[in-house]
Amino acid sequence: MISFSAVSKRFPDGTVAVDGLDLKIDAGSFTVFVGPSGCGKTTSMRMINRMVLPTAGSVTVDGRDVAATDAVELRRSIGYVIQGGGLLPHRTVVDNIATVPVLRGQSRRAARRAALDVLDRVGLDPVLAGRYPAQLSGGQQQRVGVARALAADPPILLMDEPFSAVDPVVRAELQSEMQRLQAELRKTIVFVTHDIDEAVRLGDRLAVFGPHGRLQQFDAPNTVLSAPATDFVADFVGRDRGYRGLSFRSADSVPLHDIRRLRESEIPTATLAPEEWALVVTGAGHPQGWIDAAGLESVRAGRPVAEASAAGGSLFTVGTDLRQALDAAISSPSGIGVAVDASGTVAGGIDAADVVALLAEQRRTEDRLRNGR
Ligand SMILES: Nc1ncnc2c1ncn2[C@@H]1O[C@H](COP(=O)(O)OP(=O)(O)OP(=O)(O)O)[C@@H](O)[C@H]1O
Repeated sequence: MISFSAVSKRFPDGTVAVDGLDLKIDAGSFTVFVGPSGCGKTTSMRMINRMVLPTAGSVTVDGRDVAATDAVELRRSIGYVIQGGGLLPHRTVVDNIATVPVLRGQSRRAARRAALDVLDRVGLDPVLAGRYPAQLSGGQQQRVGVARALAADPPILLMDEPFSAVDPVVRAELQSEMQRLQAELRKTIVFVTHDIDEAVRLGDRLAVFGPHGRLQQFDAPNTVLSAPATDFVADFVGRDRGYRGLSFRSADSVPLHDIRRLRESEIPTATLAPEEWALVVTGAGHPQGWIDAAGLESVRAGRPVAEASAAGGSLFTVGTDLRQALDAAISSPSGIGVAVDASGTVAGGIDAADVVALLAEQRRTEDRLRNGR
């Protein structure tokens, strides 16, 4: 466990970066320090691996006061990942990953072999092992940065805005990868970000920092969204917190409606009423796109199906949450969200009005439980 008690940090120029921080971080948890720029997240994180020493209070890791622990020894058990990966530019990927194990006395050969395993673990092709950092994409560099921190298998991982420099699509991939890795590794992770969406997606617990380095709230993401502790937190999580909160709600009882499905082979003889849409599916029943009567006509006139149909919106995978269900319904060109099972086969259609009705019903039940009725 990592514990902050009454921790403050005043820099020599008088800046108070952290003020009276009390926080207990459980072993094996994923804790996100989130808040706007300059509110002390990075300074707080760096007090865990002794890159910064507190001016008041104490930070302990597994009961040992960090200030009284040798920095080199301490950092053996704490991996550190920064934006861009922080890779050594003149070393290959495999040697970057093997650096710390070699410094600790592992043979270069054994360290390289282990590095290849870690590379695979973070979803990178082993053919990249011989490349230099400049020959990788931003997302790949970031994955190597994670691999390097994991190579020494530390129980604690500190990650400082690791995914901020990559584009949103790659960022979402890295976030999923991180979720998968954490489910497998169960490290104690402390992750700094200013992005509330990223925080909500990754964290088991969010520590929301505010002005003057003061902690505003330390709670599960769902609680931060549904019951912000201060006006500052309410403002920071934003007006769409209700929408974000949907990702914590079960969509198990959203009704699935029948939807009209067409295989490509059926298009030549199919008819659709005006305003009616059909979902074009593959032989395996996977969705391809929506088509209407005008689309059918144009296919019959020789246009490829892919061009004559409207690409579907996002998909709702049965068993996931209300946010996915609502996203699927409102992003679909036909107004009907496409639900698929785990294998990607169409399971039915979702109506946005049903999602909203289910949300209202869940809230009513919660209110009743709260009021003891
Ligand atoms: N070495 C230093 N000397 C003086 N002031 C510092 C030093 N390091 C950080 N600060 C100040 O301390 C405050 C907190 O900085 P910190 O980097 O911890 O914030 P942050 O929340 O991580 O912000 P960001 O996301 O922008 O990095 C800021 O006002 C910053 O300017």
